[in-house]
Amino acid sequence: MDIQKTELAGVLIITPPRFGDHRGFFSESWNSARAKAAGIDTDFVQDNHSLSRDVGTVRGLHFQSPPHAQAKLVRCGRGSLFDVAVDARKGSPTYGRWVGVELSFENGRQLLIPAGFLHGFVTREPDTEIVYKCSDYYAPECDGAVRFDDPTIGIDWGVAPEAAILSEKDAKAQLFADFDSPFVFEGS
Ligand SMILES: Cc1cn([C@H]2C[C@H](O)[C@@H](COP(=O)(O)OP(=O)(O)O[C@H]3O[C@H](C)C(=O)[C@H](O)[C@H]3O)O2)c(=O)[nH]c1=O
Repeated sequence: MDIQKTELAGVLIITPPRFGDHRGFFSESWNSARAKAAGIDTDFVQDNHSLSRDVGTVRGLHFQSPPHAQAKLVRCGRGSLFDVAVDARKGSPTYGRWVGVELSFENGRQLLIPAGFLHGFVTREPDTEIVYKCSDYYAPECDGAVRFDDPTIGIDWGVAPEAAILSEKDAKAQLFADFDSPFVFEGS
């Protein structure tokens, strides 16, 4: 399993090996023992799967506040997408900074996003499917969103904001400047 660090501590690009043959390939998309041996000690309890029909669909920037904050392990099951994590931990030296990674069925990459980060993505192909593991259960009362095109975060999505396909919730999400983050940096 290849693990690459990003500019945000704790946000990792994980690429499991694929075993190809004349039929196609096999890959262990998650193995907790191998992850623990690599220093990734996150227990996941819920798997999510969403389909976005059109190119330029944006979902995010989302979070669940404590006590149901979620770490996520994200991958692309079909098509391709640009996946983004934003550090939302008060006191973090990288507070408000973002990283983005192209995830696709072809590249098999996964993005590990710790709790305390906002998450969002934009699709690059039609009928793109995202599948991701979460370290806590869905808690709608803790669900929140920040504008994907927030000017202080400044994510380069590769799509004009006015052309983005959004949910009603995301279209009226709060600005980062107005966001009173529930997350606190704990020194790692
Ligand atoms: C997240 C979630 C949603 N739902 C229900 C609630 C709604 O009736 C429906 C669609 O929910 P929503 O519009 O919040 O889905 P997304 O816009 O894809 O949100 C997700 O996308 C971003 C990128 C994320 O990282 C989060 O997992 C999540 O916020 O699924 C559930 O039943 N369980 C769940 O865990």
